[in-house]
This record gives sequence, structure tokens and C-alpha cells, in this order.
Amino acid sequence: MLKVGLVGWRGMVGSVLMQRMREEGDFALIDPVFFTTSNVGGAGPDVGRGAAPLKDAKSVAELKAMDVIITCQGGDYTTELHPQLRAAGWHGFWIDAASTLRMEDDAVIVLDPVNLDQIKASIARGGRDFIGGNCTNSILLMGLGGLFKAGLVDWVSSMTYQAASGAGAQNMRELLNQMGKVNASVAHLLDDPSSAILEIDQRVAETMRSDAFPTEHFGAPLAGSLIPWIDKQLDNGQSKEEWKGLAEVNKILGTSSPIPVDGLCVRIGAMRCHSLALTLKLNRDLPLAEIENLIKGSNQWVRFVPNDRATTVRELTPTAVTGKLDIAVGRVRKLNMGPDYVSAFVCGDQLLWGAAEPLRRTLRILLDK
Ligand SMILES: NC(=O)C1=CN([C@@H]2O[C@H](COP(=O)(O)OP(=O)(O)OC[C@H]3O[C@@H](n4cnc5c(N)ncnc54)[C@H](OP(=O)(O)O)[C@@H]3O)[C@@H](O)[C@H]2O)C=CC1
Ligand SMILES: N[C@@H](CC(=O)OP(=O)(O)O)C(=O)O
Repeated sequence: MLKVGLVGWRGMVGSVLMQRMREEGDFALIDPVFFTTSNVGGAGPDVGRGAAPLKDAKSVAELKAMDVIITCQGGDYTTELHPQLRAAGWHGFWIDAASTLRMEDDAVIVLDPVNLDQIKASIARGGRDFIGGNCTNSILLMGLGGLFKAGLVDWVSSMTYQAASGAGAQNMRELLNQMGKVNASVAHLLDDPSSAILEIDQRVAETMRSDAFPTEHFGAPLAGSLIPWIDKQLDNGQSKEEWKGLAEVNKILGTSSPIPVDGLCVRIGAMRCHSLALTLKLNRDLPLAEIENLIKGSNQWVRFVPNDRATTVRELTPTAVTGKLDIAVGRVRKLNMGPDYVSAFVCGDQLLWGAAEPLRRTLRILLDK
């Protein structure tokens, strides 16, 4: 059995990974070893064989004994440990949720329903670094992979609606605290059916603008509002999250001539589902039914939502999709710009396909090789 070291297993992404690995029986197929950066010697989780003491996630000697390391610990950890391990001659498989190594030549961005061939080819060549993609891009490609694979896409404008979870667990808590504060500020007025809506609205605005409103993690109100910037600022006016669109999508697809992907990334008050409103410029005027069939055939997780109002508001929302592996795709129609311009709305759980799921599936691919 492969010795698989798990680092970052108790964080938010790591917890979802653990949940999925339990659900899919992955632990029965490996010899799991749990690491920590904060509680060496403490009790590890029991995944069916009792709880063993946690090992030191900073110990190159302990890590070197692993055949595979899966880390959800974050970019700083990767930056610190990955070079040390490789320099120490470790040739094991490194599976990582962090962005640090994604664009390295030797690394594959893993999203096997889209690029299984690339993953297998890399393993066959001796590739050892397999990195989960940015959540937004993974969800985009899970939803519309069929159109890309058919070579139909000239370019994509991607306007995103990204959940609080993408910023971390503390941010999810802050969003809920903000919601609570907003409600509390007008609760007595809401209880009174005759209260004036403009007074309620004014008090809400005052609450959200006040210094007492909790914004430590987001840096701005999100509940009742939005934040049109995600990740660092780049010199060209893009946010880093926007930059990842073209870079990662093309790397995952293995395109020889890059497909332009660009747009604005926006944080909204959803808990853990990212959504994307997309404009696709196709390179031909394909009938809508054929476009829909290509989308439906992308993979078994696409749940195609017919473009009617009732089904859309019921099924194409973060509320409907959260906690599921489904990738909901809808609002597919031809746009006024011309017959080769198509809209689509994609919604997926950013902790599942956006983070944890491609990692555990990569482990399964390694186990099957
Ligand atoms: N959030 C996301 O949506 C995505 C994140 N990623 C990547 O995954 C990395 C990890 O993200 P995320 O899971 O959000 O990070 P977390 O902050 O939830 O967890 C990271 C580590 O923090 C430590 N930690 C400290 N206090 C706690 C606590 N109270 N509860 C749980 N863990 C705690 C744990 O390490 P220890 O047990 O060693 O103390 C844990 O492994 C990110 O840095 C990013 O690179 C990738 C895609 C999406
Ligand atoms: N940046 C993403 C989450 C994330 O962790 O992305 P990446 O893995 O590319 O750093 C978001 O905020 O929604």
C-alpha cells in the first residue's frame, strides 16, 4: 500500500477532502499518515484504524518516508517544504491545493474529467507534482469543458460571483456576523409591518458603513453588498484572480495557441458556491441544441438547467448546488451580438470541484496506475 502523508487535513479544504475520502472509501486503499504544523504528537484522526500520533509537517525526514503527500496547508507551506523535499532527493508524488506550483513547467494542474490524458502522460514521463486548479477555473471547465474540447471557443468573457469560502473559514464567519449585524440593526422595525421601508434601508446603510461593522477579514462589507476585487493587484489592472483565468484554463486544456479568457472577479455573499456569468465567442454558428448537447456531454457531473425562469431560479443557484458535486449550467442562449455569441451561467461548490475533489481523484489515478 502506498504511504500517503496528509498535511492540512483539518483546515477548511482539508476537512472537505477528508469527508470525500471517507465517503469514497479512499482510506481503505492507502496507508495514511497525518501531519500537523501545530500539534506534533497529538492524536490524529481515526479513519478506520485507530488514531495514530500526528507527525511533524516540517520534518523533511518524516515526509521523505511518504510515497505521496497531499497538502491543503497553503502556499507558504508549499514554498517552504516542497523545495527542501526535492533537494533532499524525494521522488514521491506531491498533490497540492495551493497555487504556488501551478504554473511550473513540471507541474500539471489536475482536473481529470478535463485533462486525464495530460495527468497520465505526466505520470508516464516521471512527473511528480500535481496541483489543484483555481476554483473558479476548475468550475468553468467542469461546466463547459465540452465546448472547449470541441475546439469551438474563440474567447471567453468571464464575470464571476465568488463565495466567501474562497477567502477562507474566517471570512465565512465574518459574512455571517455581518448578516447578523445588519438584521439586528433593524429587527424591531422588521417586526412592525407599518414601519417605513426607507427608514429600514437608511439604518441598514448606516450599520454597514459604521466603523463597528465587522470587516477585519474582507476589508469591506460583503453582506448586503459585494467586493469587485479578489486576490492581489497586478500592474496591468487585472486582479491576480482574473489573471489566473487565461493562464490556468489554457494550461489545463493544453492549448498550443491560448484562448483568451478574461473578465471581472467579484466576491459576493454566497457561502461556498462560485458562479460565473459567461459570454462565449464561438468560431461558428452552431444550433443551440448542439451547443447544449456538447455542454451536457462534458462530464457526468454537469446538471444542465433548461433556460426557463422557474427551473433556473430553483436549480441554478448557490443554494441549490452547495455541498453537491453537481456543476449546474444554464442560461444558455444566443446573444444579440451575433449567432456565434453564446451566454452561459455556471455554478459549482468551490470546496468540492473547486478544491478537494481533484486532489483525491488524482490520488485514485496514482493508485490505479
Ligand atoms: N479556501 C479555498 O477555497 C481554497 C483554498 N485553496 C488552498 O488551500 C489552502 C488551505 O486553505 P483553507 O483550507 O481555507 O485553510 P485553513 O486556514 O482552513 O487551514 C489551513 C491550516 O490552518 C491550520 N489551522 C489553524 N487553526 C485552525 C483551526 N481552528 N481549524 C482548522 N485548521 C486550523 C491547520 O494546520 P495544522 O493542523 O497544521 O495546525 C490547517 O491545516 C489555501 O491556502 C489555498 O492554498 C485552494 C483552493 C480553494
Ligand atoms: N482565490 C479563490 C480561492 C483560492 O484559494 O484560489 P487559489 O487556489 O487560486 O489561490 C477565491 O478567493 O475564491
